[in-house]
Amino acid sequence: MGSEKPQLPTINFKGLDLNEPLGSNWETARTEVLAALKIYGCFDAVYDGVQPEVNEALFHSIMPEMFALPLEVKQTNKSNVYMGYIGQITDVAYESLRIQDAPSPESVERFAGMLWPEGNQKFCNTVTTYAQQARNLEQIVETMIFQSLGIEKYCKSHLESLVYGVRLSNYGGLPIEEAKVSLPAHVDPNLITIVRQNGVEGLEVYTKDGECIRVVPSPDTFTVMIGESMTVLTNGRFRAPLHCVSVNQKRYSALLSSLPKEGYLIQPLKEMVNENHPLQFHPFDINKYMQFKYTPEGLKIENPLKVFCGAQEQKNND
Ligand SMILES: O=C(O)CCC(=O)C(=O)O
Ligand SMILES: [Fe+2]
Repeated sequence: MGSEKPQLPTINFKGLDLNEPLGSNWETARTEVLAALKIYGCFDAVYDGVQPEVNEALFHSIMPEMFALPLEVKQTNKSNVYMGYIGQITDVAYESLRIQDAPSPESVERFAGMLWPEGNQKFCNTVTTYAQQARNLEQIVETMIFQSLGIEKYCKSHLESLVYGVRLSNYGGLPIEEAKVSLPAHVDPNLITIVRQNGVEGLEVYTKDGECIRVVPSPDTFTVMIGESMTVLTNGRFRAPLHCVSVNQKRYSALLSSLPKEGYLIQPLKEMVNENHPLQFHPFDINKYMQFKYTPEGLKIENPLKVFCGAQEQKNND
């Protein structure tokens, strides 16, 4: 017993339909989602909404092709704050590109046009389809959260205020003796992140008590993780988990992350604030927050969210 490795809860999303957000399977999953988010801020979703051929193209065709491009081509993926190319960090075998508004075919075509001036239809179709299919899972989870917290009436307008990015990452692998953390421990600033790791494990999530859970990938699971924007929106009901990637072999991952569209502020919904849950956060602009968080000074702060937008009373009676 005692020697068993800790694991994230696994929740079944097979057959759930965003257009019919009710029924016993939906409710069972929703209860499990809430419990998992309260404890871990994270869980593994068994989800069959991403077609196997999309998965195959993503990990075995378009990612190897994209990462094989010359560095100066990959570096054309520029954008504000941390949105674009990341890589070439001393001793860290990691590089990554980000496609903004990835469910939109036009947006993915613009991205692909910078990397392949002659176009790349397979890349565009794969990324767009993956983003749309993973977005469906994200929106099921968001809907469950809003239903459970009694704020369902805001769900539709909330979902309409979101934009979705896909980050494709390449962990190059280091010789075993040099094995080290490939992506240092951090919490995500967005609302929800869906991580797809293809066969090769590496993602590690820390519990509140600092216990490390190594996420084991399986062909039909997606790791769903809360980010700091969701902590703010729910006035601290869910903690964004600290996580890192530690891997000593070749590994790809594909992340879908939801964040507010430009110009939208995130703030605790008024129903989330009461005597037992005093206001914990002031409204915040995620772009300004990222500019703050990813400066050398911001990176040294232990709880940048609290420093950036924490309200006076930091009490949580959950
Ligand atoms: O590659 C992964 O599994 C996770 C990467 C990650 O946490 C991030 O890019 O924020
Ligand atoms: Fe992350």
